[in-house]
Amino acid sequence: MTDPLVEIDNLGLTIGGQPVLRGVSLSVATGESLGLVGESGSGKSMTLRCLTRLLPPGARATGEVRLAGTDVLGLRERQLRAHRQSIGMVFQDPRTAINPLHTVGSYMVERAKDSGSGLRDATDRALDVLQAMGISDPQRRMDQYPFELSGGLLQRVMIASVVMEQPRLILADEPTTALDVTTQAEVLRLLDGLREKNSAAMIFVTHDLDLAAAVCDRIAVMYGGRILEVGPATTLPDAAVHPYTRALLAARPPLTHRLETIPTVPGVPAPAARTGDGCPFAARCPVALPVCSETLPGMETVGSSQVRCHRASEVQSGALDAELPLRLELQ
Ligand SMILES: Nc1ncnc2c1ncn2[C@@H]1O[C@H](COP(=O)(O)OP(=O)(O)OP(=O)(O)O)[C@@H](O)[C@H]1O
Repeated sequence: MTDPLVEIDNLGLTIGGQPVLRGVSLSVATGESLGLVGESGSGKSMTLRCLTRLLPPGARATGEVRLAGTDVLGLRERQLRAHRQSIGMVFQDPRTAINPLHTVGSYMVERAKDSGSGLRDATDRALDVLQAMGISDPQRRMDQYPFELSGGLLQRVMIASVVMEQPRLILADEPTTALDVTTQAEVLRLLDGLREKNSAAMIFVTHDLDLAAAVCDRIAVMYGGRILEVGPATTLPDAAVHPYTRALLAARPPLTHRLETIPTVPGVPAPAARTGDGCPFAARCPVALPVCSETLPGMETVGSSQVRCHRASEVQSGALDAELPLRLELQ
């Protein structure tokens, strides 16, 4: 990999003394997009928050987090504002991130001015970037208030305002979950296009492995506060090795059949606070060995993935395909 922009090494996080992240290591290259995938509570959002140091009260992070070489966990309070300004953040619900009392235009122009533009230049840049986000008649939209825009349109405005500041890193936390499926794909395509044009890196948090595969270069799969597998988006959906990744893939609803119930990964997600030194997925894993609840092996390269699993080479050989199908088995 060329030129890592983000380097996370052995990151641990506790909140009120309870473990939330354990030994998270990840890197993202300049211009690369990484999908961070996992069930609710697995620690995806907290991993992003460690990059911005926007952590809840009582949080304590250990390990290393670097952005372009800067030691993020070591930054002093007064250095944090400049650090956060170099990161663009897109959240799930755009209405929580924009002041409802100001027009879209004044919000956009203020943000452009924050990054050093004069009023005239800021207005021109806002209009350009709104157009690039597929918003027709941007001048009319600039004069409107947030409540006058649909959720999809407002999320495009938010993404436009983030891209306008030309951050080197974009953190997108389920940016399209609140939108309908066709709008989701369109908004993500535009976000990724603008990201690529600006050579920015992105970490895209989602529950949806297929969506991550469609948008990102690589995918990291998280469970119980740990990264269990990382692989290229082009190969992971067909060559996943970790039993948890396989369970996520097998729980995808098929396009060709109507089902009575929505498929799920059997069992209940394990929060990091309740898993010990073993594999956090061991209690739900159909091929777990006794050793799996005791120790989690380090990352090793198996096929096209990097994976932490005692049974990785057997999975890769196909010996466990019956227990770990990649697709839902339909009768
Ligand atoms: N403010 C908080 N105080 C204490 N614990 C928290 C707080 N926010 C999150 N946690 C805990 O941290 C763990 C990881 O949460 P996180 O929000 O990172 O998960 P996630 O994978 O992003 O889930 P989701 O997809 O539901 O957003 C959870 O077990 C949660 O209970």
